[in-house]
Amino acid sequence: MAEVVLQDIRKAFGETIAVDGLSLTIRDGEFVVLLGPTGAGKTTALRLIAGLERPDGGQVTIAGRDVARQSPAERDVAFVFQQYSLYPHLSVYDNLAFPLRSPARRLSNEDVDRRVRDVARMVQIDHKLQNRSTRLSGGEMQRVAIGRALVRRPAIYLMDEPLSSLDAKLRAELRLELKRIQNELNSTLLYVTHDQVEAMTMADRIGILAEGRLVQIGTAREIYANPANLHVAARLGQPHINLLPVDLLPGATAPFGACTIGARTEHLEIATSAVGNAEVDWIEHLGDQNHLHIRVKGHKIVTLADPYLSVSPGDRINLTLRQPLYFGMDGERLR
Ligand SMILES: Nc1ncnc2c1ncn2[C@@H]1O[C@H](COP(=O)(O)OP(=O)(O)OP(=O)(O)O)[C@@H](O)[C@H]1O
Repeated sequence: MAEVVLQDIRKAFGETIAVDGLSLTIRDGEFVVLLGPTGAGKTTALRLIAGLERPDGGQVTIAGRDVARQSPAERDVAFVFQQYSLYPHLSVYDNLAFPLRSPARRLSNEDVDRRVRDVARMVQIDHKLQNRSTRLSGGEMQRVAIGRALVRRPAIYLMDEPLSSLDAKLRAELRLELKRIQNELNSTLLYVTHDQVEAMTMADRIGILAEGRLVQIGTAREIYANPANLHVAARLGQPHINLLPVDLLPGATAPFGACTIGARTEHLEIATSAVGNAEVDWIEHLGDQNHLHIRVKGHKIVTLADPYLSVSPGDRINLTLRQPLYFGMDGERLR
C-alpha cells in the first residue's frame, strides 16, 4: 500500500471544467471518501489517478513516483466501478483468480488458490465459488467485483460508488464489511459517493468536492460540526441543516457580518408554550426517527423530534437557538 498525492490537478472536457486545481493526499493505509453531488468531478478524479484520463495540469504521485508517463497497468491501482463488470463466461473462482494469473505476476497455482479463497471468505462469497458469475444476485456480483480488486495488493484501491446499485439493506451490510476489510488489510482506499451515510460510516477523512474543487477535508465529526461554508453544511446531516435569517429566532447573538444562521436539531431548543413563537406543522414518521416540521413567520424548519415531546400539528411551541452556526454574505462560515 502507498501514499497517493494529487497536486493542483486540472482536467477540462471542452468547456466543462471537471477537476479544477484539486490537491489531496491520501495517506498510506487511509480510507478517504470524496463526497459531492452529481457532476462534481468525483469519477474524473479517480480516472486521473488510474491513468484512464490525462490531466491538463498538475501532478499525481503514487508511493513517491510521478506517474504521468505510466500506463494504467503500470500504476498499480485496482478500480471498482459502479456497475459490476465481471467476466460472464467465467465462474466466481476464475473471476477472482483472473487478476492473479497474468504471466508477469508469476504466482504458483497454490498461491493463487490461497489468495482467491481468502478473499472469497472476506467478501462472503466462498460458498458460490463454482457458480457462473451470471447466476448471482446483484449483491453477490458486486461482492465478486470488490473481491476481484482485493485479491491484488495494489498501491491504492479506487472505488466509484460500488454500492449504489444495491438495495438499502445490502448497501448497509457491505458498507460495514468494506470498512472491516480495509482495516484488516490496512489498505489505502479512495472511494467516491454522493451518499453522506456511506461517507460518514466508512471514511477516516471525508473530502467535500464541489464543481471540481476540494472545499473541505476532515473527519466526519469535524466536517459535520465545523463546516467551512454553506455548501459543506448542507451536505452532511439528516434532516438537512436549517438555513435561516439571523433575526428570526431568539437565544443567540450573531457576530458582525452574519447573514445566515445554520441550525441543526442540536442547535434548537423546543418548549411547549401556548404563546410560543412557532407552530408545529406536521410530524413525519420515518420509523427509526421522526422529523418535526415547524413554521416560524413563514419559514419552515425541520428537526429530529424528541420522542418524549408530546406535540401535535397546530400546537404552539417556543423555539430558541443554542450555539448555532453563522455564515457571512459569501456563504463562508463566521463561527
Ligand atoms: N468524457 C467526458 N466528456 C465530456 N464531459 C465529461 C466527460 N467526463 C465527465 N464529463 C463532465 O465533467 C463533469 C464531472 O463529471 P464526473 O463524472 O467526474 O462527475 P461525478 O462527480 O463523478 O458525477 P456522478 O456522481 O454523476 O458520477 C461533468 O460535468 C461531466 O458532464
